[in-house]
Amino acid sequence: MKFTKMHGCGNDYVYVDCTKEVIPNISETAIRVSDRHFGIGSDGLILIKASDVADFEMDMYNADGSRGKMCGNGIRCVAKYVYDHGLTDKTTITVNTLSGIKTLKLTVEDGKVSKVRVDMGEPELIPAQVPVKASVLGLADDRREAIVAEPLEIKGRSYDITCVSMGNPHCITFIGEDVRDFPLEEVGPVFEKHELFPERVNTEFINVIDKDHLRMRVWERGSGETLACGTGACAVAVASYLNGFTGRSVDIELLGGHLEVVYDEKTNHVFMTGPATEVFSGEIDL
Ligand SMILES: N[C@H](CCC[C@H](N)C(=O)O)C(=O)O
Repeated sequence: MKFTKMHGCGNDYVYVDCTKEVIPNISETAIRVSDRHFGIGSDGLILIKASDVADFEMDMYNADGSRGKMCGNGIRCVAKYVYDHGLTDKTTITVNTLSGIKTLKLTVEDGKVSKVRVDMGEPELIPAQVPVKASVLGLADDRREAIVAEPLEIKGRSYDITCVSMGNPHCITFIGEDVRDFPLEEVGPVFEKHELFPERVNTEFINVIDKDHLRMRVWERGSGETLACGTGACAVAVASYLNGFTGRSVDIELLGGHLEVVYDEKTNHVFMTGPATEVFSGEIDL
């Protein structure tokens, strides 16, 4: 199998051009290639496919083989791949995902994509649509209001959580201590598998630096800690605005880099701008 290794702010995936390759047993292949000792090493596997409803299709799998419905860092790299490798010469493209069709604007420097702005669409706040089982928090399961700053006890500590879907489920909590010192590997898995989240959850731990800047670490569903999470950064920007901690435009500092996110008032869409990097290409016998 021919592949290309790419990352968005250090959130790295193995990309396969499925307009040319066919992948057997995709979930097992995702597990195999993601292994950082016995495989290529990545946060997961992303297939780039032709589409009859958009310019291209992105099909994304986490490192544990579970299928993701959307990937913000991944879709920026898909855009870079298709332009840099000559599959398109358009600088505005559409990519179909399991969470709908996304529109991307490419910044080209010296003939290659350096930055991508993604229209991530509208956040979903109705608990049952995230999905979140609100009754676990003592709220009505058919609640339609967003879950914002509700207390949840994890390993003896109470966290105020806000729940947002960007096509995939996110639980956001703002904490006082520096997230870079936070025991993420102990606490992340407890959130991920909590009964509150029937489809598991991606969890973001946030410091508010000021009204325009946030610092973030993330424990991803199906991949563990990653250096960045694009859908997570978008969910965080919405959560931070809903909690009154920031305005609608924020710079988010992640372990692997920065993402600019705007939660647009007029369209209620979230726009994310960030880099996309190609590291190397290779071939692996499956
Ligand atoms: N782990 C996520 C998919 C990858 C999201 C993340 N890497 C991003 O950049 O959005 C999920 O299962 O919902």
